[in-house]
Parts: sequence; structure tokens; C-alpha cells
Amino acid sequence: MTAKILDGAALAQELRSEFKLRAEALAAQGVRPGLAVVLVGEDPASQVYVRNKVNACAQAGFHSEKIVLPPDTTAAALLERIAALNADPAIHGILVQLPLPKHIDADAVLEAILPEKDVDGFHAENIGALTQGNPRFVPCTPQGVMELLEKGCISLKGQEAVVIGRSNIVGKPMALLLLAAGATVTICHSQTRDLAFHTRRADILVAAIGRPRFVTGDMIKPGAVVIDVGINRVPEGQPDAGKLCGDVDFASAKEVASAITPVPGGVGPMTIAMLLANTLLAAERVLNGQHC
Ligand SMILES: NC(=O)C1=CN([C@@H]2O[C@H](COP(=O)(O)OP(=O)(O)OC[C@H]3O[C@@H](n4cnc5c(N)ncnc54)[C@H](OP(=O)(O)O)[C@@H]3O)[C@@H](O)[C@H]2O)C=CC1
Ligand SMILES: Nc1nc(=O)c2c([nH]1)NC[C@@H]1CN(c3ccc(C(=O)N[C@@H](CCC(=O)O)C(=O)O)cc3)C=[N+]21
Repeated sequence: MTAKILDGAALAQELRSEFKLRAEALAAQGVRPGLAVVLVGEDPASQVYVRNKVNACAQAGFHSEKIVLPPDTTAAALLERIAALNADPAIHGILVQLPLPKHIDADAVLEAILPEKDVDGFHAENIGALTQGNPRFVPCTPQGVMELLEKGCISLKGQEAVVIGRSNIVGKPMALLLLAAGATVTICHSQTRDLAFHTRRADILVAAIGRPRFVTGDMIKPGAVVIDVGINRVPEGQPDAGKLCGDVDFASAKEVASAITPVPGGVGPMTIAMLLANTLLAAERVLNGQHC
């Protein structure tokens, strides 16, 4: 058996065409959706992501601003930039690229973003709302995964879902969304005693670990749906060294799973599409006066 490929790149492209139409409709009413992306430092991978986000905005007819600050930027200076973006009516969404340099308290920065402009969904208020089952902005990566599952007609009610990873940006919100959709959810992490015991029980397995090709075919239940969130470089000495790979060993996993997301072309493009979706939502809410 070879698994069906859940094509995130194609679905993201489809969604982005829809967003363009919605942005045009908003612009006709005098509001052009605007996203600000703030990058502190010179990490090359972050630079690529930020460029991709800004390009996606341009293609969909959004206004966007890229704010690049030097690596030695103080927390106070960053907070000042955020305060200015909070007050800027042309900006509906603010994203501060993570990770931030170690000398800056990332939580304090995320809390400084106005909740109604927090298109990443990382502000405590938005996480609280999601936890209570009343979401305002759903974090982009887990939201993208849910869209892919829905598009793939994968039902979640009563299914055993296992999420590997418990980060605030992926693992935890992913588990909350699967739970809300009716799955029975297990969250695994680096202290989990017998990881394979859990993964082999999963009807839906989500890997958000940050370790190249960590999940192998023998850890997967035959027929499971495998979602690979990881974005890693293939280590030296392995086939395709230096290229992008996920947290799942695609070659062995696709022989066992019923459906699987590739890397690249799976969850990553969906994350960017959901960032545009959240920015549109923020702009639509301004037009409809749904906050303040
Ligand atoms: N496709 C996309 O759009 C996105 C992709 N990513 C990618 O997803 C991956 C995860 O990102 P993120 O959540 O930010 O990463 P973090 O490093 O914040 O979290 C990784 C999680 O994996 C767990 N973990 C690490 N090693 C093991 C192990 N050996 N066994 C079991 N669990 C383990 C950690 O456990 P513990 O908590 O105990 O340390 C932690 O909870 C990365 O590859 C990242 O690049 C991230 C964001 C978006
Ligand atoms: N505040 C904040 N919000 C984020 O959403 C956020 C962040 N910080 N920090 C880093 C992670 C990572 N992330 C990705 C987004 C898109 C791709 C993506 O488009 N990947 C393409 C490949 C891109 C390439 O070729 O490098 C793919 O998988 O096909 C990957 C990773 C968002 N993150």
C-alpha cells in the first residue's frame, strides 16, 4: 500500500486565490488587509520564511510591511515598534517571527501585541479563548493541519489522535483542535516513556518534534493518517543531505500510512495560507466593527 498524499501546496494555492477575491471585496469597501512581519536578527531560515509571508501577501493583494531589526535590538525598542503597529490603522495583523534572540522575553513581546491583531494566535487571551472553545484567532500551523484533514475527508470523531510535541506554537494548540473535533488525544514529548507504544495506537499521528526523519514506518499503525509538521535539513551522510525533510521518515511511513503530508509541500504552505486567512479575518472584523 502506498499512502495518499495530502497536498498542502495545492490546497494553499486554492485558498490563496479565494483570499484574493475576499481582499478585493474588502478593498472595495475601503479596507485593504494589512500584515506586519517583524524579524529580529539575521537567521537565514527566518529570513526565508519572512520573505515567503510577505510575497504571499503581495500575491493576494494585501498590504504588508517587513520590519527587520538588528540582532542586538533591546526589548524596549521592540516593544516600541509593536506599540506603533498596534496603533497603525493600515495594519490588521502583526507577526513577530520566532525564535527571538535570547536576551528578549518572547512572552512579554507576544503579550504586547493587541489581541485583535494577533494573527498568530499566540497571545494569552487568544489561547485562553481557544481553550474555552470560543476561538478568535487559531494558531496558523494547527489550523492548516485541520484544513488539510477536512479537505482529505478524514473524520476525527472518536479517532485516536497522537501529537508528538507540546510547544505553545504547534503541539498544544494542535491537541486542543483535535480534541474539539472529537478525537481522543494523547500528547507525547521528550519525557514520554515509550513513544512507539503511543504512536502505534494512533489513527491520526501528528509529528511536531524538530528531529529529521524521527518517526519511522515501524512506529505507525497500518492505515493511519500521518501529518508531518517538521521542517528540518537532512543531516550529512543521509540521502538528499542538505535538503528539507520532515520529522517523519517519508519513505518508510508512506508504505504503512493511508494518507501522509509531504515535506516540503505539506503543512508549511498551509501555515502561510492560514496567516493570510487570519489577517483577512482581522480586517473583516475592523470593517464590521466587531471589536474595541
Ligand atoms: N510546517 C510549519 O508550518 C511549521 C513547522 N515547524 C517545525 O515543527 C517542528 C516542531 O516545532 P516546535 O513545536 O516549534 O518545536 P519545539 O522545539 O518548541 O518543540 C518540540 C517538541 O518535541 C518534543 N521532542 C523533542 N525530542 C523528542 C523526542 N525524542 N521524543 C519525543 N518528543 C520529543 C519536545 O519535548 P519537550 O517539550 O519535552 O522538550 C517538544 O515538546 C520543527 O521542525 C519546526 O521547524 C514549526 C512551526 C511551523
Ligand atoms: N511568529 C511565528 N509564526 C510562525 O508561524 C512561525 C514562526 N514564528 N517561526 C518559525 C515557524 C516555521 N514556520 C513555517 C512556515 C512556513 C513554512 C513553509 O512554507 N515551508 C515550505 C518550504 C519552505 C522552504 O523551501 O524553505 C514547505 O514546507 O513546503 C515553513 C515553516 C512558521 N513559523
